Amino acid sequence: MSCQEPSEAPFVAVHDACKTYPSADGTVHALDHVDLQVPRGRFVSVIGPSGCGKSTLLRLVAGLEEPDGGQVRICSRSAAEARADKMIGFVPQVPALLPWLDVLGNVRLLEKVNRSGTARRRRAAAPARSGLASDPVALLTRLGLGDVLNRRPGQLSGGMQQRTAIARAFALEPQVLLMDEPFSALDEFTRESAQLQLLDVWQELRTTVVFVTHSIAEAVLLSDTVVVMAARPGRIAGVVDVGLDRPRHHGLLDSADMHDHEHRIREILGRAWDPLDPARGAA
Ligand SMILES: Nc1ncnc2c1ncn2[C@@H]1O[C@H](COP(=O)(O)OP(=O)(O)OP(=O)(O)O)[C@@H](O)[C@H]1O
Repeated sequence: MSCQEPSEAPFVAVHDACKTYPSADGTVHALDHVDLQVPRGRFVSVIGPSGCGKSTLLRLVAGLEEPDGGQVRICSRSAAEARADKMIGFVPQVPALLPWLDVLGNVRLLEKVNRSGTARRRRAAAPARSGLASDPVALLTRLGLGDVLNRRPGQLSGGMQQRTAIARAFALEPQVLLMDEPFSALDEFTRESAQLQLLDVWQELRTTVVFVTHSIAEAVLLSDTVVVMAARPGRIAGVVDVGLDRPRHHGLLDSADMHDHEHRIREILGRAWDPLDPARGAA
């Protein structure tokens, strides 16, 4: 299913979304009047402390849950419609790979299972399409997995498993790719190389991405925009546009520009956390 919106119109638009859950102590306001706009082809990260509603927001955008109030639109469709049209890809925290298939088999599986949907998505993506997503071997090689195509998940490190899950998500050519802390379980070195490989593939495919993370450095390195959330109730505390040139590289991690962006995000988080700060009420 293609989207004819102008490229600068929000491709993902969350408007005034509220979501509550019952809890033992009453009601949890997981999301309180949240707005989020993601233009097509942008990489947007959502960062915030545990419990501020990041995963809830992602589930609403994925069409897995409905907001209690407000709206979620993916290219003028409801999230549920976009999900039914297979416009949305999801990379969870824990890669759900099929243990009896090798790396290549895992990436090719959904394409085989859903041939008509794959053909439809490819026709829809045709004008802007790079051949990379339709070539699982090339995709896996770019993600550093060219030597392990025939290994099964049990024979892979955690980082390799997660990159296989990312390759599978890109291979389905979703219009929006949602990633929920995909690198959180990785050690720092593995995480850094996985970030670079993801950036390399994204740079070519330019899929619209919403990426949840706890890492400020990761959010800045990867994103065009970082959305900072605060908890109790879950809300948007601020938005930081990342003006760093692309393609990005790890040398950036030590640059003054990078530190400046990180500092701005830390300030927003700090204000949102400090109950004595008058700015908290305005967040
Ligand atoms: N299905 C649910 N039932 C009850 N409460 C829920 C449910 N899902 C989320 N919550 C509550 O909503 C709030 C937001 O949860 P959510 O998982 O979205 O936060 P998060 O920012 O993703 O947290 P983390 O960074 O720890 O993953 C939390 O207080 C959580 O306990």
